[in-house]
Amino acid sequence: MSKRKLSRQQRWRVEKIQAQRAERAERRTQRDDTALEAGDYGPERLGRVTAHFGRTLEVEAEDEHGDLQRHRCHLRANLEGLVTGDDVVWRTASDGSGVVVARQPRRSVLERPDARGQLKPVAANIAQILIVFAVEPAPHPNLIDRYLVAAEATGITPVLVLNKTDLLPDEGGELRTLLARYRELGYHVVSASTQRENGLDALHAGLTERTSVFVGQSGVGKSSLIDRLLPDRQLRVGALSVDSRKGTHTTTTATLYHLPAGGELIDSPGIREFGLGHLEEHEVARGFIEFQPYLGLCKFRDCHHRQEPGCALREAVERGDILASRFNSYRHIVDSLEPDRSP
Ligand SMILES: Nc1nc2c(ncn2[C@@H]2O[C@H](COP(=O)(O)OP(=O)(O)OP(=O)(O)O)[C@@H](O)[C@H]2O)c(=O)[nH]1
Ligand SMILES: [Zn+2]
Repeated sequence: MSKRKLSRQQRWRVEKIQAQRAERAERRTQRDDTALEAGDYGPERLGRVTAHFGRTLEVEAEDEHGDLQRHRCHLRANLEGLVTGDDVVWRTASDGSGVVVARQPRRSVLERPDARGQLKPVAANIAQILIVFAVEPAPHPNLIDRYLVAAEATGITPVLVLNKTDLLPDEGGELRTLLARYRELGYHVVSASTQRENGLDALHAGLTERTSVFVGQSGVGKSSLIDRLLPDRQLRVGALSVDSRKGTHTTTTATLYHLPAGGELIDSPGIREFGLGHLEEHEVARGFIEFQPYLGLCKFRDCHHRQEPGCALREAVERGDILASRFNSYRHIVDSLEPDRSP
C-alpha cells in the first residue's frame, strides 16, 4: 500500500508543531547565551558526553568529592555534531542543568554513513574496537578481514574477541589456526565465553583504563557479553525501550557505560553494525597491515595489484612474505566494493 498522503490540514499542523519546536530551541539558546553573558552560570568545567538526545546532552563530570555525576546539558548555538565520548567544556546553572560551551580535540572518532551516504560521527575518543566473532556462527575469514580493514581506517586499535569458546572442540581445529595467523600479524586476540565461570577474565583485563566498543555479526554474542560485563545495565535497557515505544530515538544513540572493574564501554545498535558500510579501494589495501611496507613500490603508481607487471604486492605473495589467503581475501573485498557513484 502506498504511504497515505497528509491532508492539507494535517500538513499545516505538522509544520506548525515543527515551527514551535524550532522556536523553543532558539529561545532556549538565546536564554543560555544571555545567561552566559550575564554570568549566571558557574565556572567552566571539564566533562564527557555520555549520551545524546537531539540538542540535549548528558555530560558526566566529577563533583567536589571526586564522584562522577551526570548532568543534562544544552548546546550553545554554534556547537554542532557533538557525540557520545566527546570531551567538553561546560558550565552549570543554579538549577543543576548546564550548557556545553566547547568541545575538546578528539583523539579518535567513529563515523557511519547516514541515510544519504554522508559520513557522520557516532562516537568519539574510543581507544579500541573489539571485533567479536564466535565458534558458532563460524566466521568467514573475509568477514574478519573486512572488520579489520574498517577498524584500521579509523586509526582505532582493533582487538579480535573469539566468543563461545565453550563450543570449541578440544583440538580447536581451523579456528585456532586462523587465530594464530592473526596473532602473527600482530593483532591482539582474546578468547571468551559467557557460559563459563571465568570465561571473561581475559576480556575484562583488556577493557580497563580505556574506552571500548563492541562490533560484530549478528548472533556472535555481543549482547550476552555486554550483559555479563555490565550487570546493572538490564534496568537501563528496560527504561530506554519504554522511551523507544513513545517514538523517541533514544535506543539508537550511543551511550557510555562504566565497567565495574574500570574502563568504559560505548554501545548502540548503530555502533554494533560498524564495519559493514562502504569502503574505498585504497582503504582496503592499507587495512591489510602487512601490505603497508609494499604500498607505493609497484612499478605503476596506479597499480590495482591484478595483472600489472612489477606489482610489489604480488611479488611479496609469490615470495611467501604475504599469505596467499590474505591476498585472496583482499581481492575478494575489493571485488565486492560498490562501484563509485560520484560523478
Ligand atoms: N554456547 C554459547 N552461547 C552463547 C555464548 N554467548 C552467547 N551465546 C548465545 O548466542 C546467541 C546470540 O547471542 P546474542 O548475545 O544475542 O548475540 P548478538 O551478537 O548480540 O546478536 P545480535 O543482537 O543479533 O547482534 C544467544 O542464544 C546466546 O545465548 C557463549 O559464550 N557460549
Ligand atoms: Zn601492485
